[in-house]
Amino acid sequence: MTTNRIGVFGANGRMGLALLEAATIKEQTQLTGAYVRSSSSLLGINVNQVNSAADNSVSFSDESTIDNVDVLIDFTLPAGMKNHLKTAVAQKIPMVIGTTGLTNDDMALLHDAAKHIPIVFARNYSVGVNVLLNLVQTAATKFGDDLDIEIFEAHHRHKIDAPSGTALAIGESIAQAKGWDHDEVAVYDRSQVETAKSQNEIGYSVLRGGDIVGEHTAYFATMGERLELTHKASSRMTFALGAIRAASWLKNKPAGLYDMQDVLDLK
Ligand SMILES: NC(=O)C1=CN([C@@H]2O[C@H](COP(=O)(O)OP(=O)(O)OC[C@H]3O[C@@H](n4cnc5c(N)ncnc54)[C@H](OP(=O)(O)O)[C@@H]3O)[C@@H](O)[C@H]2O)C=CC1
Ligand SMILES: O=C(O)C1=N[C@H](C(=O)O)C[C@H](O)C1
Repeated sequence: MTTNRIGVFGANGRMGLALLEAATIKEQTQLTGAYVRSSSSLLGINVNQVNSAADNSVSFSDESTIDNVDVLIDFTLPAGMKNHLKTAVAQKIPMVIGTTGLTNDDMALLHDAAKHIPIVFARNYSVGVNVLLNLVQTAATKFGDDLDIEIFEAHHRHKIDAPSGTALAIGESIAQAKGWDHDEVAVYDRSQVETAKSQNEIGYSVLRGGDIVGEHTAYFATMGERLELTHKASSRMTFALGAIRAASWLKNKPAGLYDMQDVLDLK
């Protein structure tokens, strides 16, 4: 197996810094690019000075100077991801994307780009959440129709998008199993509603605080019993190592849009 050379966008972000470390420690993987914005004060600084576990032969560089990279990884914001996607397509470099908060239009861009390069897009790169996406389908279809389905998620105080990408992925997985259109059954706010809920809905609730890495619970509540399926991430390295695993899996794949369940053979 040849070494997979990894370039990381948003290399100074919370996930970016974890990815620099994950690409350094994972076997058969080499960190070759750590990209920050052209305005960043980190340009030219060794990555090791910011994360002591990252490869000390690599310095932060401008995101327009990509060289010696087999797979690019993006955990940034939607605006950054869209620019980075254009770069990857222009240079024909496969891409692993973890950025959340994408709109339907952003998703259409991903589908278009995937006609030209292989892309893994996942809203959560942990093994546990990807197993959970299957478990919720079983739960959603075994209780009958008298069932209330709610999803709760909790994240750190800095998180911008809500509900989290993972919560939405869980909801979409449930909707698929029930044969529902997710956009029609998703309920994000009950504060203005003065009627009781119906059984054909998926309710979302959100907590933001402190340093919570990421917690998700799917509730399946009926008369007399309730099933709660919970996943708790305790380290960003879980996501970063998952993304590096996806990058290794992706290296010689044909153009197309894949997800972490493809990588983990969970479909
Ligand atoms: N799929 C998964 O498993 C996971 C996904 N995520 C997602 O990853 C994303 C990043 O999370 P996190 O690391 O906590 O966020 P941070 O805010 O810590 O980092 C964001 C990074 O993106 C960069 N960035 C933002 N906008 C742009 C832009 N327009 N162009 C170029 N770079 C840009 C920032 O650069 P600068 O500092 O210069 O602003 C920064 O380096 C979020 O969408 C989050 O939901 C997070 C964890 C796991
Ligand atoms: O922003 C985060 O931190 C996370 N974002 C992802 C999401 O939106 O689901 C994944 C993980 O929960 C951490």
